[in-house]
Amino acid sequence: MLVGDSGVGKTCLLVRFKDGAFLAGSFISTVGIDFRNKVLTVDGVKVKLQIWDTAGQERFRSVTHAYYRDAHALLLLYDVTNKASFDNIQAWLTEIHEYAQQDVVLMLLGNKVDSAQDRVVKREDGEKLAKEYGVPFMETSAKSGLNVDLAFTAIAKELKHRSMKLPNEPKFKLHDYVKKEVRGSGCCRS
Ligand SMILES: Nc1nc2c(ncn2[C@@H]2O[C@H](COP(=O)(O)OP(=O)(O)OP(=O)(O)O)[C@@H](O)[C@H]2O)c(=O)[nH]1
Repeated sequence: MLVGDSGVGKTCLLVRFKDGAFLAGSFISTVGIDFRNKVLTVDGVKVKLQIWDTAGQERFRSVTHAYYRDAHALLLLYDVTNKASFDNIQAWLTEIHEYAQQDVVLMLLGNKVDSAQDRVVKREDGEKLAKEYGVPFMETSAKSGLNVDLAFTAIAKELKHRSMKLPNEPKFKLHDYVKKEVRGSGCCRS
């Protein structure tokens, strides 16, 4: 499930991952909740991800709360060009704590890093916050595609690992896996 303030790029991130495209042009806010499926092959095993895209707008909050309970993983996004969306991360974490399963897989993503000139949230600030909460962190761009596949693949790997629990399989470490992240603005492959 994708969560975070309105406009941080949740729908665009999902469309980039699903269709490999960027939704340029006018911004159409998600109403309530929507979902898309994508099948990935992870270490030779097919994993079907059902990805729920939530509305970031406050007025839909009661709708989205109902979906947290069934979520196996949450991608929590902020927009590196929007300080308020970063400042609201703590409130989102409180909400997640209240409504999601205790063992939900959680990842923090700072999106829109292609807009280097408009950046107001430093990479180090994202890293610091993620470390404070023990959450894996990456910077992404739905516009350029930077780290988008990596973020979803990391989630798929973790979920596959948890659901199969093969006795001889080495433990999958999400924190280590996200170190494959490509750093930089990644501008612009749309
Ligand atoms: N430069 C840049 N713009 C982006 C990126 N991702 C999204 N956008 C733009 O940000 C705006 C909002 O994107 P959405 O994906 O609709 O945002 P959302 O988080 O789904 O918003 P809600 O549905 O209201 O919760 C759109 O105008 C996008 O084109 C990105 O990685 N880089």
